[in-house]
Amino acid sequence: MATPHISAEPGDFAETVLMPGDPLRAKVIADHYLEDVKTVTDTRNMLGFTGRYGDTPVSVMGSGMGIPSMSIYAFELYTQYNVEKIIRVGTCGGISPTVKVRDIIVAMGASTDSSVNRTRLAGDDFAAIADYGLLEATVNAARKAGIAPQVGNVFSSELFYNPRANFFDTLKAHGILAVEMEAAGLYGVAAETGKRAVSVLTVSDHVVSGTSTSADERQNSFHEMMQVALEAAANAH
Ligand SMILES: O=P(O)(O)O[C@H]1O[C@H](CO)[C@@H](O)[C@H]1O
Ligand SMILES: O=c1cc[nH]c(=O)[nH]1
Repeated sequence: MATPHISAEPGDFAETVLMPGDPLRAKVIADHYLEDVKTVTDTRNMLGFTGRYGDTPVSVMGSGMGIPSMSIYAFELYTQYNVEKIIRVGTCGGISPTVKVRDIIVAMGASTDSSVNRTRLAGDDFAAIADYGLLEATVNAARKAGIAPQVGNVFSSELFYNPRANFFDTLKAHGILAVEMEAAGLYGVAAETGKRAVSVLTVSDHVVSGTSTSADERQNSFHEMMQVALEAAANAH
């Protein structure tokens, strides 16, 4: 029962799927943390794996970049593969002065310039929010690991290279912690399908202060976030 974008069979995915934008980060997570791993999909090289994290079955699959790509994969996972929970494990650009490179952010809400959620609500505003139980499990997992996560509002941007004048100043003035490109879409799909989602993000660069990390680090070195997400997957009810 493959979908147009996922070549897996029914039952191939666990109830919880971790989703980084980068399919190679999905492979890093599977290689480092899962046992009895099998590759369940590789259509378009959007790699997906299922294995065990301790006693907990967990899948991990790339979402691609941007709300349209994430929305396709999340919708198919929720509606065709009985996936109940998606934990996005992404990178983001810090905006708030309270946020530093390598900090972990849990996106309680996600503002956006995308129209996808307004389309769902026929033009009305939609508060794109995380599932509370997953948010709590994620924050608890971080604190248990000695990490103080920043919890708040992020901005899911349609454009990585945004030409809007004073874009980051406006977001900063509204208490937005960081910018990324998928959370508001994921939360909209979860709401539409009656499923659950949260986004855990590592600050890969700071768009105001200009500090950054390399592409290699973005792919391989965000292990704190990966462990927090896996512990949340194991402990969320
Ligand atoms: O590292 P990922 O999860 O891809 O997330 C961020 O990185 C990409 C842009 O470089 C966008 O997808 C953005 O949301
Ligand atoms: O979307 C993103 C991700 C990381 N850093 C950014 O500036 N934007």
